[in-house]
Order: sequence, then structure tokens, then C-alpha cells
Amino acid sequence: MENKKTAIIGGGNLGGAIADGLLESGFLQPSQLILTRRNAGALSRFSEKGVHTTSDNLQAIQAAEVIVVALKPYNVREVLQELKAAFRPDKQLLISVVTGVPMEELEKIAGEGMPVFRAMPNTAIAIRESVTCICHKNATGQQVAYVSEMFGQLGVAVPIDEKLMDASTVLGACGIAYALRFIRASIQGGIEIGFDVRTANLIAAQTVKGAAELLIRGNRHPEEEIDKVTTPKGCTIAGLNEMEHQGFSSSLIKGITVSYNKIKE
Ligand SMILES: NC(=O)C1=CN([C@@H]2O[C@H](COP(=O)(O)OP(=O)(O)OC[C@H]3O[C@@H](n4cnc5c(N)ncnc54)[C@H](O)[C@@H]3O)[C@@H](O)[C@H]2O)C=CC1
Ligand SMILES: O=C(O)[C@@H]1CCC=N1
Repeated sequence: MENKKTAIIGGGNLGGAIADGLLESGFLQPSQLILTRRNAGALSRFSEKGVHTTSDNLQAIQAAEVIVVALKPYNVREVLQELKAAFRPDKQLLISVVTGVPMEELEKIAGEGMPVFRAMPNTAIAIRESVTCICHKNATGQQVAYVSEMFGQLGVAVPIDEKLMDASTVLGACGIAYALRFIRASIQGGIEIGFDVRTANLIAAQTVKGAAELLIRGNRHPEEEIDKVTTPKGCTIAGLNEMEHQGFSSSLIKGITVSYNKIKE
């Protein structure tokens, strides 16, 4: 499939990370990518690579077949409304990574029949290790295949129903921060028991990577792998049980539900 000229509207944390992933994977050449931001000067690391960077969203949309919207939820409606006339439902497709804005609303702005996708990646998309949950409306099979391939190049793409989009935001997108906080706490503990910060960082991060790979490659439930580590009367079970007495699993579950309810607000 021929790769399509793509405009990313909103080259911030996530928009920039998507651009990094698309370029690094070779899915797009720099000349096939347009990146916008209010202050286009902040995108110089992309323009140096040959990406067209601009603050002119209208020009970007007119030049693109695929439009990725990576604006903040609080200004996305206003910005897209101003660009309404530039969308061409017969020639373009729209991918929104914006939290909490339904596809129906995006279609109303972009024009009836516009192929609309919502994609929920996380910041690991910059290194092609995202999990990206995707749903769609009005898209042809070919368009669905194209968008799946695009995000598949940037990690793992998972098709979901739109009703699960907020849940995927919490588990996948916010989840990166939750996993990193786990690693940070491990580092703090590691320093208490004798490691310097760099060594503790390496051990904690590689351990989490190994744990994740055991599940992904083995398609197993975590408890199966935990059982292999917990020697009877050993130090692992003693540590785990103390963590649970202190509310470890409970605090994560509560955090996830609070995060979910916050999106619903
Ligand atoms: N950061 C993350 O890990 C994730 C973010 N999201 C969603 O992605 C969206 C973007 O989030 P971030 O990248 O974190 O925010 P951000 O604030 O870093 O990026 C938004 C960018 O849009 C630019 N912008 C504002 N108005 C503009 C305009 N009129 N034209 C062009 N650019 C404009 C801003 O200058 C900024 O660079 C949000 O809706 C967020 O909910 C989704 C998944 C993960
Ligand atoms: O914190 C937020 O609201 C956004 C959505 C997912 C990641 N960052």
C-alpha cells in the first residue's frame, strides 16, 4: 500500500512522538509529513530532518490525505471548527488521538461521511513500542487496514469498540506514567538497600521489561510467573505480602478508576 501524505495537527508531546515513530519506522519519509504547532519554531528538530513544519493548519490539511489531530481536549473543537471547510471526506481520513472527543462529534466537524478514527497510543510510540487502541467510523476496509498498519509499525495496534476508548486511555496511555512511577519507587527502594541511582535505574527498568516480555511472549497470567519466583518462606513472598498489606494492588485499582472517572467528567 502506498503511504499517504500525513499532517499532524498539534506537534506537542504526543504529536511529536508519533512523528518520531513514523519517521524512525520508515513508514513515512520526511517529505510525506507535515507537522503543525502554534509556535512552529519549537519543531526545528523535525524541520532539520526535512519535515514540513508550520503553524498554518489550513495549508497542512489541504496538502494531506491523512490528518492526525493531536490537540488538547480543551481547544480541539475550536481549532477544528475554524478548519471545517478544508476537510474533504471523499479524499481524506481523520485520526484523532484526543482524549474524550467522540467520533460522531469529529464527523460533524469534518463533514458527513468523513472516515474518522480514534486512536489511543502512549508516548512509547516515539520508540515504536506503543500499544494503540483504535476504533473507526465510515472507513473502508482498505482505510482500516492502512491505519492498523500505520500504528502496527509503531508498536501493537488493538481494535476496540469506541465505548472502551476512555478505558484504553487509562490503561494504555496513562499506564505509561503508572508503570514509570512503579519503576521510580523501585529505584528509591534500591538506593535504600545499597545501589547507586544509575545501577538501581537499570536493574529496575530491565526487570520490568523482562516481566512484561514474560507475559507478552508466553501469553500468561502474571500470577503463574509470580508463583515461579515465590520460594516458600522466602524473601519474595515476604516482600509481596507486605506490599499488599500496605495497599499496593488496591491503590493501583483505585487510581485507575479515579483516572477513568476523571475522563467521564
Ligand atoms: N501525552 C500523552 O501521553 C497522551 C496524550 N493523548 C492526547 O493527545 C492530545 C495531545 O496531548 P499532548 O501531546 O500531551 O499535549 P501537548 O500540549 O504536548 O500538545 C498539544 C500541542 O498542540 C499545539 N497547539 C495548540 N493549539 C494549536 C493550534 N491552533 N494549531 C496547531 N497546534 C496547536 C500546542 O502548541 C501543543 O504543542 C491530548 O488530547 C491528549 O489527551 C493521548 C494519549 C497519550
Ligand atoms: O493525562 C491526560 O489527560 C492525557 C490522556 C492520556 C495521557 N495523557
